[in-house]
Amino acid sequence: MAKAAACHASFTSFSSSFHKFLTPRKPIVAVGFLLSFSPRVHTLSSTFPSLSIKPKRPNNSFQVRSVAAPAEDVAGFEDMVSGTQRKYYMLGGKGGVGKTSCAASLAVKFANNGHHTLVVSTDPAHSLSDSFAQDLTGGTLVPVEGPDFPLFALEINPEKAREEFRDASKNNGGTGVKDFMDGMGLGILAEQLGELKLGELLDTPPPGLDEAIAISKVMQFLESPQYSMFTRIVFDTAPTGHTLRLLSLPDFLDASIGKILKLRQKIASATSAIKSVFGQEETRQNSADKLERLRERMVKVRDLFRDSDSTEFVIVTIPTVMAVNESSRLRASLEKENVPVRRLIVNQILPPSASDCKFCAVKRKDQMHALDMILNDPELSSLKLIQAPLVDMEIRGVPALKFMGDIVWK
Ligand SMILES: Nc1ncnc2c1ncn2[C@@H]1O[C@H](COP(=O)(O)OP(=O)(O)OP(=O)(O)O)[C@@H](O)[C@H]1O
Repeated sequence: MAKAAACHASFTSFSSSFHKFLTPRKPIVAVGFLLSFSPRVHTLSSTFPSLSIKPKRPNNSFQVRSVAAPAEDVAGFEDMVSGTQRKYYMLGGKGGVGKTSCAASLAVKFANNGHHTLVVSTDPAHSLSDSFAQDLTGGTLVPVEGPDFPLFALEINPEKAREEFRDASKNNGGTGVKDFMDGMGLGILAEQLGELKLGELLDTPPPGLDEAIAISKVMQFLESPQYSMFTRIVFDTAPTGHTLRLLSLPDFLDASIGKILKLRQKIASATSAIKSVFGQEETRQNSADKLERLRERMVKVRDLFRDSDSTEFVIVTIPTVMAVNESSRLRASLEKENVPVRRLIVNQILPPSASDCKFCAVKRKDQMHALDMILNDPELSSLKLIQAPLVDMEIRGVPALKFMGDIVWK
């Protein structure tokens, strides 16, 4: 009791001392934004009591009344679900904002609406298994139990992807070849290798490569007739920084692989005699082909990201100044790269409440400021805003994801 009082006292002094700096000077437009929500109450724990590990509390005080979107078509889900041609949805944003929960709930909703759906994690720190509360690890397509229609999940192993690039590159002019050339006393060519700094480049693969390879692997899967039934593919991507690097990656790889292959040709002609002794020609040819295939796949990934008929990047954010600023930068970069973006999910919005909880009031005001920023942000204000409430417990398992999907994807 004493502890609680102390906590309250310190919170009060924090909020009163600092809130004047945090409160926006101009009127908060976002009030209207919040009030436009339906007053309907959504409580995950009361919908699925079996999921709940609720502490015993009087008067249901633990429950958060969510601010669910109105019944009308807010996210434009009708548009997302219609048609049987294959569509890709990539969900991305700042770390921890709820990308996985939103991606998994969208995948469940697609599957429950009759689409054969695949949800893929390209985030090196996978959390699909945690989100679905099922073991989906292993780098292969794993069926998800629960939805009405087939839903498969795939978590790509980033380490393997990195190895693939390193092996292919090394055999084509990276440090392995340099050592070999040095050993053979072919100083001039070895020097050229040094100037190009290829060894350095190839031993530390460029950031974003894991994700690019992960996406290209999915595309490989999907090219085979065996997987032609998938009509919706949802990607849970890595946090913003990775996504941005991924977008510039194909050009970077195009240039560096081009250099490697050129150099390989030079080395091949200079060392043909040695090669015939050591019998390395076949290995080199194989890895050159492998590298060339990798380059082609990266170009396909680049094209997929920019194909507005089949692909959409959905930005997920939360109503905080930092997350909104990062989302704005992400949207600007995506726009620059011609990646289609139409929707912005603002996740974890606190519901209005009749109680006089001071913490909630301050927090809500803070969120309104962030929502106001979105409405006035030149990059974000034109997007379709999807509001996702903060629900009263962690979203885990298909029933909880269905619950979230029914609120968010309308
Ligand atoms: N609307 C919500 N209400 C309540 N909890 C939520 C909500 N959205 C997400 N969460 C919870 O927040 C945590 C982080 O969510 P999630 O894993 O989806 O985020 P993420 O952006 O994918 O994270 P990372 O960047 O680490 O991959 C999880 O415990 C999830 O259950």
